[in-house]
Amino acid sequence: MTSVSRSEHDDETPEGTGTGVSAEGAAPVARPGTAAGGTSAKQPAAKRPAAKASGTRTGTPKTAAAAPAADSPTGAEPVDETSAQAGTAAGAKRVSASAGSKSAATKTATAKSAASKPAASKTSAPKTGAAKPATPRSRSKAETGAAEATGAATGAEPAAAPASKRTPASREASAGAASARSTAAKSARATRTTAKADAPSARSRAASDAAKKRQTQRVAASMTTDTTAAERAPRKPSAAPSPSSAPIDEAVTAAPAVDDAVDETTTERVPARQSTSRGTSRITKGAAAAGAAAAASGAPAAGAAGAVTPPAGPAARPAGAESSVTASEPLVVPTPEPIPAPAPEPQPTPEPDVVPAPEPVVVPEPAPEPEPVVAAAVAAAPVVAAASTTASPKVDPAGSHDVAVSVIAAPQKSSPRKKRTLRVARAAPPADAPRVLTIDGLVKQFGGNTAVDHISLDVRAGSFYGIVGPNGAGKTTTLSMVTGLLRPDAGTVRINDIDAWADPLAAKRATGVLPDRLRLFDRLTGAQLLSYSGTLRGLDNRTVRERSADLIAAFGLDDAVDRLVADYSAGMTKKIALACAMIHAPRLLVLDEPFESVDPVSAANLTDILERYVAGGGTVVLSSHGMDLIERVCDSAAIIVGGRVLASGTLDEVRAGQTLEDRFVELAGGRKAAEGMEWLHSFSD
Ligand SMILES: Nc1ncnc2c1ncn2[C@@H]1O[C@H](COP(=O)(O)OP(=O)(O)OP(=O)(O)O)[C@@H](O)[C@H]1O
Repeated sequence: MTSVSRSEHDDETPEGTGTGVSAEGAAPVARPGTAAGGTSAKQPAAKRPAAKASGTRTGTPKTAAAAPAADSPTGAEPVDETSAQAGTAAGAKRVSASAGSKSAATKTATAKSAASKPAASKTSAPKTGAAKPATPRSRSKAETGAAEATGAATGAEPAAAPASKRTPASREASAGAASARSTAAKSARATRTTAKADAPSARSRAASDAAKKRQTQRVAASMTTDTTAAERAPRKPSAAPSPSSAPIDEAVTAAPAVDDAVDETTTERVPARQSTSRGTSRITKGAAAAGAAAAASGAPAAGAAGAVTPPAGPAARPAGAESSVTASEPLVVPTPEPIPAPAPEPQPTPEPDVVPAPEPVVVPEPAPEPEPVVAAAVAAAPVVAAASTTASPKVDPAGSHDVAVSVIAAPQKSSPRKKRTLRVARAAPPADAPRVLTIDGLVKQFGGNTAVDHISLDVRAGSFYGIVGPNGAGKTTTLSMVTGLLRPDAGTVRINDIDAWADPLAAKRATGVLPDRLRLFDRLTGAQLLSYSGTLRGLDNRTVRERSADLIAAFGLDDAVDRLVADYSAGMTKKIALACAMIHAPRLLVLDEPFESVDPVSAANLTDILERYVAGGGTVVLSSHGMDLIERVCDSAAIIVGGRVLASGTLDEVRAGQTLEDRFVELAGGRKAAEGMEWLHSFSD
């Protein structure tokens, strides 16, 4: 009875209409074999001997229901109530999701009430697809939109016959109402009929208003869930086949109105709803609408297929599993549709509707059911769907995921463009910082060539000072006079306030030197040279060993430390020479082109070592042709041209708003165009 009442309500309610539609859907299910509609149902059916199986798949997530049906002797009819019910609930949800899915199962569900079982079985039968007994409806559908499913139709027809047989039985049952089954059948019929009648409207609605669908689905979803649970229990118990065929026939008869493929789809969906409950029916509507749209699009076949796929899982699922099923449904439904696209269906247009509608609705359902994980997945699904929808409405839910992914990947940030700036590597020492090196009026002449012409510089403690200048500018000559290697003609050099030429030993004790044109004792190994340098600086053996080990590691000379320096490469020679210059921890390091011949990695390491040295209070004075290097590591600089200092001070002062290179070129006389060398283009060959 209860079932009946429900069915009635459904019928009455517009939703009921949808239900009726579902009934039709059942038919399609039966067709499953057909390409389209049955899609899921059909395919399975074809594969499986018993339509049931197909019914199960039918989108009917209810799977469970479907499964039972298969078991049932009747084949199509036999569908167990349980299965039917299960299918119903689940189906309803799924229907919504899959829409096109042969809600046949759903219909079965209609039987919900335990009593109705018989009816349910009948209903299921049709669904079962394989049996497709329900076929009558399916036929009608088949005729309509089924045209496509023609192939399926073929298979469906046979099934239809049995349906007709049932019809009478159902009538009897209704009339007598003696058996619960009959009652159920009636209810089912009524539901279907109403559903059919309403189906069209539902479709139209769905197509027109996606928003409504969603809302409806949500509501239905909540209701469905409850209903489904209740229904499931009763259904499973009884699998008794009944002459439900009669009711089916009736339903079919009423249903005939629906012809469009869309209608079919809707119908299929509807059934599921009816079986489920009002809420379900509502849901179904939304889903159905979506599904219908899909079906209409011609996707039905594909949709069916997709629907089928999901059902497989459901069959095994317990009642509680519905939620999970539902969740999966939405995803499944859409997926198949796109694939089936190839089907000769009339309207591909509907697809867009399908995509949006189902997923959102589904989302809420998962929550109540047992599978939280699924729910989560579902929850995520909507988002994806949205993304997909945005990207392309036609894309299936499944595809939507991909789309979503692509969307996610889409965001791109414009890579910051590397811009050369006049930044200063470090702040210059304060003006009141002690002067570690003071050069005053140095002059050096080589014959009639004045290599250094009254150069004066002040280098404060903690400074990283760079000297730049063109070739022959006098850099090396100047540094040689600073370190005691070359006696100046005039001027003075004070290191740490010590006159380098008046007290060379004291000055050299505080100075580390990396001279140009190295003259090393290259018949020693690297280790021996370091030991010699340390000892020469007055260090004890232990200190020499310890510092040597550190320096060797720092400069990456581990593998060369036991080889003769004469066999070192230019870069290695620079490194070992620099290590020797630092081993006594001088207060001032004077380095003449320390990075010359040094590879980038070694240069970086060397720079790091020197920066740490300066950070610790040391002072570095170096010459280099690397403008970039000077700008990167130095805080102060001097530009020497022709033996004279043309600019000195902090880096900013020297650059005067330009890059160091530009400033250097400017002071050095600018760039000269290579003119008068046309011969260079004549080429020797
Ligand atoms: N021993 C020397 N005898 C004669 N002239 C010399 C001697 N050493 C340097 N000079 C000359 O002094 C001038 C400055 O030479 P210096 O080596 O100091 O220039 P530089 O700035 O170091 O050049 P580069 O960048 O090419 O090393 C040059 O004209 C050079 O020919």
